[in-house]
This record gives sequence, C-alpha cells and structure tokens, in this order.
Amino acid sequence: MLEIEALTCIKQDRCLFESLNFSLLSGQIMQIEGPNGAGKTSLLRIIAGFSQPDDGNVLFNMRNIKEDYDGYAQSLLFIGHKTGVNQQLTAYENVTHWLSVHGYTSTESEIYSLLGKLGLVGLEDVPVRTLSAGQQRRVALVRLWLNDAKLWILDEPFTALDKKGVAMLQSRFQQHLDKGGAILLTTHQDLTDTFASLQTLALEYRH
Ligand SMILES: Nc1ncnc2c1ncn2[C@@H]1O[C@H](COP(=O)(O)OP(=O)(O)OP(=O)(O)O)[C@@H](O)[C@H]1O
Repeated sequence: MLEIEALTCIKQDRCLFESLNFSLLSGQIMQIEGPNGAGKTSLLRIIAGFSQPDDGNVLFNMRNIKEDYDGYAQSLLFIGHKTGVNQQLTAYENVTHWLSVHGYTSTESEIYSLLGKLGLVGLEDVPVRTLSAGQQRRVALVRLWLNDAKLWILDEPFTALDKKGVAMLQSRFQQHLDKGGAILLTTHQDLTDTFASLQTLALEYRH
C-alpha cells in the first residue's frame, strides 16, 4: 500500500534521517520509535504529504503521492498530536462537522451512541475545551469510527488515554487491520504483544 523510497529530511542544518526505505502492506501496522526530537513527527508529516522531503519519494498504491494528491488524501486519515478538534464546539458538533466535511450522514442517535461508546456519555454537549485531556483525545479519536480511509497515520494517539481507552483504541486498530487497512503511528506504548503484524522502525537522534 505504502512505499517509502530514499527519504531524507534536514531541519535546521541537522539531518533527521537519510535514505530511509520501508513499505507497509494492507493489514500491517508500523510503529515509529525514537527519542524526542529524532524526527518522528517530521516523517509522518512528509508521508502524509503535508511537508516535502529534502530527497526521496512517497508512493501509495504504486503512484507517487504528488501525482494525485487528492486521491491519496481520500485514502488517508491523519490525526496529529495536536488533536485537530475545535475546542469551542461540543463533541457532538465536532462529529457533525467531520461528517459534513467527508460528505457522510448519520442520525442523531447514531452519533450519541458512538460518543457513548467512546466513554463520553453526558459530555456530548459541552464545549470540548472544558473536557479533560483524555476526554479531548477521545473526541479526536471518534474520527477513527467515522472514516473508511485505508491508511491511518497517527501521531501519539494513546496520549492521555486511560487503560480502558488504550484497550478500546487497540481493538479499533485490529478491526481496521482485519479489514485490510494499514496503520503508521508513533507511540511510546509497547505494542509488541498486541499486534501480530507489528513492524517497528527506530529513528536515532542524529547530531
Ligand atoms: N517546522 C520546523 N522548522 C524547523 N525545525 C523543525 C520544524 N519541525 C521540526 N523541527 C525540528 O526537527 C526536529 C525533529 O522534530 P520532530 O517533531 O519531528 O521530532 P519527534 O521525533 O516527533 O519528537 P517528539 O518525540 O518530541 O515528538 C526537532 O529538532 C525540531 O526542532
């Protein structure tokens, strides 16, 4: 599904990574590891097409993402470590906004039921800024239930989640992989015993 060819990224005269190659197949999950500042977020942003590498290419289904970025964007769900949630809106309003952006429809009761499943019962109609960090993360992650994108790119998705939240997210990941999706993520969580198809990529901090 995803092919990374000879990617190089230089920031502030520091080479974060050079000639990086890997591929991710349908049904696979890859965890990018490394110390703070190693370049994990920079790599995810390049793969999502939000920033350009200093060298190399990103291919999705054998095509360079630059050739048909709109098509690629439709197959991609990116959730960054800044959650991308509108803090002034409620959880319910955020969901209806995401649905309308993607051209999806859903009934009021389906949305309440989904928010309930994510542990947000009673919190659906208050501004997101008044929620705890973990509750805000749960609102951000609702998008994983609303979207049928094949490739998920997730920067620190487990941040601030409690044990139940982590388990719920891991089970959602497994459903996505079982349906032929792929996941690329950064996390400090140990996932080795959780996903049979896990691959890891370690980025060193280069001086
Ligand atoms: N837009 C930018 N302009 C200049 N330097 C940047 C920019 N974005 C990132 N950097 C630098 O690139 C390096 C890697 O940053 P990045 O956010 O990719 O690291 P990371 O591995 O995700 O770190 P963390 O674990 O702390 O989230 C850092 O030294 C950072 O200062």
